Amino acid sequence: MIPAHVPAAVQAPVPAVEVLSVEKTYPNGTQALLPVDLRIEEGEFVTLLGPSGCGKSTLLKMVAGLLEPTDGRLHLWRKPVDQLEASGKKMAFVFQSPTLMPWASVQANVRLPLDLAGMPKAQANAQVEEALALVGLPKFAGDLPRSLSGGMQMRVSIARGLVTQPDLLLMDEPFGALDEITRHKLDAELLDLWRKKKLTVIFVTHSIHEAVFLSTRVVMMAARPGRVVEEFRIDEPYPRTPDFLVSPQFSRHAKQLQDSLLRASQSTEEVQT
Ligand SMILES: Nc1ncnc2c1ncn2[C@@H]1O[C@H](COP(=O)(O)OP(=O)(O)OP(=O)(O)O)[C@@H](O)[C@H]1O
Repeated sequence: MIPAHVPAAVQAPVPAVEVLSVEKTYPNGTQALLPVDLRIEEGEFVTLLGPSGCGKSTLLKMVAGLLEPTDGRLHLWRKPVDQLEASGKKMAFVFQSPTLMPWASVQANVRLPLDLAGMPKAQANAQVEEALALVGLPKFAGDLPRSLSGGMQMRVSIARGLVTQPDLLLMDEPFGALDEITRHKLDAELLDLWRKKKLTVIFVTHSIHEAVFLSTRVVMMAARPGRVVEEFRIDEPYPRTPDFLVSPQFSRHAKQLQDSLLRASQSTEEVQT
């Protein structure tokens, strides 16, 4: 307990996310996650990396409140996940596939979370316009999703995430299905958004390069059962330009992560045998 006379400025900051001994066993008996502890400060860009089946999506869905932990506690801005509203904060989840309504315009797709929240249409449309401008699609509001490329559809999905003006953005391999050039472009755009909107981001990927390029911190996980095995700070300045991708610092971080991923994969195999 911090004494009342200590000024607010020197009190510890409130963490955006606290994962406290959270574990998950699915009803079929699969032990997806051993107890995980993780603290994420406001404004961090944290990436979950690890071999297939190590529980990255399971952990992300529990942070989102889409899945119940078997044990442990999850706090967002010091409130239980289902009471996030009480802290005045908001979260959004972006899935790997854009999951757009094919019959509805881009504008209607992006407006969906606001319609569901009962926001008046004029106010909602203004927020949609702002979100589409943020992802570089202001001219496509009236188009149907099928007339857009895969990268543009993903931008629409991100706009739908941003339209509620979230503080916490959870992204489950959002660019995994895109070609490499589009992926690099969207990675760079995402970093711009993160900085401009002062977001806290948790990002799941299989890509070491994406993890180094984007993150302030990388959390390495291993599988069967899923667990956190190592953490790495990527202490490199932003903005991270394409030059960063070919710098010695980038290679050093990538090598560290590659070695760690190898260790994580080997420990997975050892547990299996
Ligand atoms: N609904 C479910 N019921 C039973 N087991 C599940 C369920 N969802 C996931 N699992 C299992 O839990 C473990 C963790 O899965 P999860 O999808 O979280 O891993 P992941 O690291 O995100 O994998 P990937 O990188 O392949 O997407 C895996 O063994 C998976 O088969």
